[in-house]
Amino acid sequence: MAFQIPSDLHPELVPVAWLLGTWHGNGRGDYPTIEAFGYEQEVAFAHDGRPFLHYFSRTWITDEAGERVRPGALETGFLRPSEEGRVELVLAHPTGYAEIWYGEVDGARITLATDVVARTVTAKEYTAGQRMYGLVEGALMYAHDMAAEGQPMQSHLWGKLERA
Ligand code: HEM
Repeated sequence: MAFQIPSDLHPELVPVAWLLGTWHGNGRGDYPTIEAFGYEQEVAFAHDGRPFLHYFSRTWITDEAGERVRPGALETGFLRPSEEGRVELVLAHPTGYAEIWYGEVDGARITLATDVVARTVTAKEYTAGQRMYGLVEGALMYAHDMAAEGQPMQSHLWGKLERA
């Protein structure tokens, strides 16, 4: 069934309504300081009538057969449309980061960059991120670059999610 905009959606969320719902899929990750890996992912974007989306993502590291090996990264936060075509994102991670992102919405595509990354004293050195989300033939595709552990901004993750 085609996705329909909920009747109680706040008007400010219409430009990002294509994110709404639960998504499931797989991704790959890499970085110069670690071994490449595969993961399974579940993502949910929800609304309650107010002008923000609640975002929740959880992952499982997978083996070569695609079987879950262990729980992976989790993150949760709030996507807040601001002025025309712009969004703010507040994100928290169990690995000790709290982030403020700003982004632009261009049709079914959002590009985001961190403004501020705060980290706890025991967290690894991660200092900045860039993300792109896009709807491509009904699938939610994304790429996530980061600067961490003394490395320049570069790819850490890319994934493809289908509506669950
Ligand atoms: C789909 C989500 C993600 C998955 C599956 C994932 C997976 C991994 C894996 C398997 C490693 C290797 C070492 C380890 O297990 O700790 C790693 C390292 C790392 N990841 Fe991620 N990650 C994800 C998202 C993120 C996000 C959102 C951030 C930043 C907020 C991040 C920052 C890092 C950092 C800083 C390292 C350490 C690199 C190093 O030790 O040199 N990751 N990630």
